[in-house]
Amino acid sequence: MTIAVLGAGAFGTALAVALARNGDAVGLWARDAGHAAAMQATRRNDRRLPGAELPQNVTVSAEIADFLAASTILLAVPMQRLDAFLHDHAGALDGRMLVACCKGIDLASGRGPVAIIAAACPKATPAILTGPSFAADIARGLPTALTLACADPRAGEALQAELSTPVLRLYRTEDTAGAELGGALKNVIAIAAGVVSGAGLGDSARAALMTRGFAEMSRLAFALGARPETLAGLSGFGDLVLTCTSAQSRNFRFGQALGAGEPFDTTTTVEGAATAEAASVVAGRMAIDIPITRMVAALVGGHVSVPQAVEALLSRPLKKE
Ligand SMILES: NC(=O)C1=CN([C@@H]2O[C@H](COP(=O)(O)OP(=O)(O)OC[C@H]3O[C@@H](n4cnc5c(N)ncnc54)[C@H](OP(=O)(O)O)[C@@H]3O)[C@@H](O)[C@H]2O)C=CC1
Ligand SMILES: O=C(CO)COP(=O)(O)O
Repeated sequence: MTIAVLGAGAFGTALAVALARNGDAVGLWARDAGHAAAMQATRRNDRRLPGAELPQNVTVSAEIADFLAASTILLAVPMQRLDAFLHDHAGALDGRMLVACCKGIDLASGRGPVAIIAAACPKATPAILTGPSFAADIARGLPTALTLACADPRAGEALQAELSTPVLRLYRTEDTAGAELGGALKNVIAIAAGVVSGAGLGDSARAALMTRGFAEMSRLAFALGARPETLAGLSGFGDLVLTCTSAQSRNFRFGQALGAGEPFDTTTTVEGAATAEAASVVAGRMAIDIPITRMVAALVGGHVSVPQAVEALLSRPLKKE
């Protein structure tokens, strides 16, 4: 086995399916032994990715020890769980090629996935796989392009070759900060775009929101060392467009429910919610203005109503674009 995917949510499962179609033997770790056994037996993940069939060369287990022969390990656990997960398993994971497949900023530390990996597993080679893709599309074998970011160029080239498939095209960069910040911050703007949609403010308002959202994503990301071309690429602009315009996105749907004053299933993974708060703290320390993100954090925290948030954004001083 050369590849293991740790985390059998929608995305981890979809990646395991796609990589197995390349002919590789792929390991898929689920934290719940009963869930792992059911997937191994039924060749399906009805809990997280209904409708996708696991190829025979995917082995599912709840024992990380079963996958330690893998040379490349994909980490597909939610962002706010990554730090604890790595600390629990650092003995097994340090020194390996670890590819984060999550999007967000850790609320406790203000770090992105690559820095979280580097701190927990200092001998590992960290990378991140991110960009515009819905798990269901990847599992169906629809064409998809993602960004693979790794600071070590040789490791990045090897990962690009190993993790690309005929329909899953990876573009390479060494700019890990740009890749992870684009993926993290676009989820926040997608919540805001959902609010605009749910509150019935119109498509013109959504286009304005996405554009000003991209401006503030870029402002914060550049201050944190990201490169402009990465923000303009798949992991930034590309994923912003996808997530702000599709009802397949959980962040967008969560925002729609907020905007319409409707309930939303609290067990759904909505990475932008915690990241709005984490990004607001980071930007506040650096005196960087990210008004949409701060408003999303205030809305999610229940500190403002939707009409108050809209009024606050519309009454900001007029300025140069
Ligand atoms: N879904 C998508 O289309 C895409 C998702 N992503 C990113 O992938 C990451 C994972 O999302 P996704 O797979 O969709 O999430 P899901 O909601 O589908 O699944 C979450 C997964 O995380 C597991 N999990 C929850 N808590 C812990 C924990 N404490 N330790 C270890 N595992 C835990 C869950 O296990 P259990 O089932 O037992 O609860 C489940 O396997 C996110 O950062 C997301 O932004 C990126 C691109 C596309
Ligand atoms: O990151 C994604 C698309 O690239 C998935 O979006 P959601 O997490 O909002 O569903």
